[in-house]
Amino acid sequence: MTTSASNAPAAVPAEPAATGVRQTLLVLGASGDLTGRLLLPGLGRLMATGAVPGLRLIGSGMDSWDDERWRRRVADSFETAGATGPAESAVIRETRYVPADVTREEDLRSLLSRCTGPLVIFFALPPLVTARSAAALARVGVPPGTRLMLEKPFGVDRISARSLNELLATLVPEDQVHRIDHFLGKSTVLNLLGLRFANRIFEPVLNSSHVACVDIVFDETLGLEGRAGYYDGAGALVDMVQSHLLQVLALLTMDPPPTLQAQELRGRKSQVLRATKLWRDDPAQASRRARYTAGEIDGRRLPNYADEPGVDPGRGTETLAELVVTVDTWRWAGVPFRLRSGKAVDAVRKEAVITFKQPTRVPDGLTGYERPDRLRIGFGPDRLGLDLNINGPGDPFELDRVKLTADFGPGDLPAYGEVLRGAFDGDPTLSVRADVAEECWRIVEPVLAAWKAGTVPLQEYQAGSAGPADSLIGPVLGCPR
Ligand SMILES: O=C1O[C@H](COP(=O)(O)O)[C@@H](O)[C@H](O)[C@H]1O
Repeated sequence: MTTSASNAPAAVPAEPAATGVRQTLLVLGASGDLTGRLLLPGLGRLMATGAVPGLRLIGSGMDSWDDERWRRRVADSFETAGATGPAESAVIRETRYVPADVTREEDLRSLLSRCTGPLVIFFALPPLVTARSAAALARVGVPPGTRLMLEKPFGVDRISARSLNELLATLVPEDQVHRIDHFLGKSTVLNLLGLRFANRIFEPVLNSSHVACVDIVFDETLGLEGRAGYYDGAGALVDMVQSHLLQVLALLTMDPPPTLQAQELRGRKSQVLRATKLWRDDPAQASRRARYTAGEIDGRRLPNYADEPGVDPGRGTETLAELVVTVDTWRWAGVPFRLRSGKAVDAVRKEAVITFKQPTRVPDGLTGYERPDRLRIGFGPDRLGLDLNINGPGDPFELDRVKLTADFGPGDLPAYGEVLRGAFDGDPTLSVRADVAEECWRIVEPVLAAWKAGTVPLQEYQAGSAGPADSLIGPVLGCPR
């Protein structure tokens, strides 16, 4: 096998799956939670579409599993995903598990010697292990054309993200690095592109002349779900806001790209993230954090977060984070964007809500005006909604509120399947570019520092409640309720 450990990797185009060449997916961290929960089901569904014919799969991890144990994991995940066709069965039959310490050069060398054909390496590892593994890999070198997939969080802060970017740049060209944000593979998130750029009616009003405020919310009824090992170190801000919700913000606020090619789309996203700042440049006014106490949701009893197995109560990890930012561009300056995500709240709420300004004048005689119109973009269930004021039934001069709603099913591929397809096709459009990964840390860093310094108190909310009282966005920020 030819490998390259030079400092300036040549841009070798990845072999797309369509050519029929058998690709290899090497999973580092194969015995971990992420591989079983998200990567393998996504892979199974992708395989079921026929997109990766003849895939060779190799799993590697610190656990001393044997092939049989690994095959069972792959088979179970594929079955859960409804991926039970001949191509998937062939993968299960042929796949191998190699116990290895992927931060050691000799282990990586031995792993690479088992890989044939175009190669995708998936780092399903915690950020610090990813960094050490990538450093070892940089010394070993990878075959030309290799694509690297890296899970979030990408680094643990801006400096570590930059070092990792610099390291990766010595291994493969930027277009072969797929920093994963699975929200970019969600059909409803991608629907922002069609909604904004394939209709005439929305784009002209998506700016500070017409929009009062925007809420991007991802609230879940799920609690920790046994993920303390990862989540207690991350918290809601890093787990959801620094990553996924900032990507949604970028897609919602970017200027129309001339094409959806990787360079154009990612360039547009980068522009708006560079212009994104904390509200009033003040982390204390622009952020809020809270964590759940014991409570009940849909008949399920949840313990106090601090008493969950594996949690370090002294760490003060938040399970709900709220951030208000502005996007200081001609189009958006002055509009508050609230990004919020909470676990163990009373109801699932996954949507971006655009609240428009009041009409310049509601004519005298038209009574009952209460609230401005709103556009709601649901991220699960997949839904679009418009809340409007109309002359409904009854008094013809009295306003009524009407909600127009369109529900549509999710895309055929789960988000992980979609981002994997990008890597197998050698198309980085849906992955996070190096500068964007650093920019997202730049935005949240002052908040993390303020929280560490205790400037923003850690509030509490009961599991199964709506979260802490009051919101950071409201009349104060010119955002009508
Ligand atoms: O990445 C993550 O996302 C999930 C929410 O995304 P979904 O696609 O499962 O709806 C979140 O629950 C998890 O904490 C976070 O790590």
